[in-house]
Amino acid sequence: MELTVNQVTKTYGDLTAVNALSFHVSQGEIFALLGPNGAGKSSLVRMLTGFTHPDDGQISLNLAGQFFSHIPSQALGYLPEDRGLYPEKSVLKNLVYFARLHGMSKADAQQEATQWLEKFDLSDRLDEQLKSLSKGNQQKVQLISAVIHNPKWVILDEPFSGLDPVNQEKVVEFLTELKAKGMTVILSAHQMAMVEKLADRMLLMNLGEAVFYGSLHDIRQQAATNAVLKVTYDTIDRLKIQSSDHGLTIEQLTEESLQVLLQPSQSINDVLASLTTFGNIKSVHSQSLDLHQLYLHAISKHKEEKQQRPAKEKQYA
Ligand SMILES: Nc1ncnc2c1ncn2[C@@H]1O[C@H](COP(=O)(O)OP(=O)(O)OP(=O)(O)O)[C@@H](O)[C@H]1O
Repeated sequence: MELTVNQVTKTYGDLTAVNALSFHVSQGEIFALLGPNGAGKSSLVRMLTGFTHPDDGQISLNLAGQFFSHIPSQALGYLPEDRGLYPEKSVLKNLVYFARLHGMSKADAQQEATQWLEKFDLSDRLDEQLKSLSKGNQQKVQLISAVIHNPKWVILDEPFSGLDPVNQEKVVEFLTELKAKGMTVILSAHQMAMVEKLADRMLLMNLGEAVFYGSLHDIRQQAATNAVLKVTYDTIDRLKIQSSDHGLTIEQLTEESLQVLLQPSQSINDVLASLTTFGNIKSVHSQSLDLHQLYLHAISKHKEEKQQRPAKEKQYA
């Protein structure tokens, strides 16, 4: 069972929100959709759920030998961007209502709801009106409502939004549990530290295009920069840095320290040889870029590349 997105494009009038995008999601994985505001994530998700359709390209899902052009509602649990529970109803009634919409019996729905609420430390709140819960606790009820019917596929738009660090960790546990139950999870999120912990693979989008795609390991390989060297000196010969053709990408230059971005293709010995010409080195410390840093570098590089392309692509002007 695999979801394949092949050269999918979505336009709104003159604007291309998703531009010839291709990727796949394998059964049982946690797949993260990343990207800045306006990157096209929600437009993509709306096509995956069948709410809208591609203008070009194909989406194909193989469910037990049957092929679909989106994830069919009977196999899907969906936490949309605009949440839709009933604030006046009790926590339990909300959950039972959503479960019954997906065809569960009342007894099964109550049992499933009670189990999930226990996991989220909300057992003692089930008869309270939803609106009396804190925002974070309401968010947990929202998450339960998306998966209470045990769907095979789950799409969660911003599951961490509005949650404090403790509750973000609870959501990490929740998602890990969904995976253990055999569900395939697609989530869109802006919290890179959470994504780094959770996602088996990810797709970073910018301006409707794929910027990087794969596991964190794959992405480190694809990245133009994947580590940073922090170097301290007695004193730096700045003139030497400015005048020599060292080929290094230097940032955060001070009187006594600098940082160099390392590219996978660069030999560390060559880099160190260049660095020794700038002064007497006191210490060198190397650090892999985390997902947050990889994301920032990749987006800024993609923006530069996009600006340098021919002006025929005016869709984001
Ligand atoms: N229904 C629509 N009609 C016209 N333009 C739209 C529509 N929906 C989205 N867009 C535009 O398409 C582009 C992609 O938007 P989209 O909501 O898919 O991005 P996103 O990555 O989900 O952003 P965010 O992280 O802010 O939710 C944006 O420029 C947006 O203004």
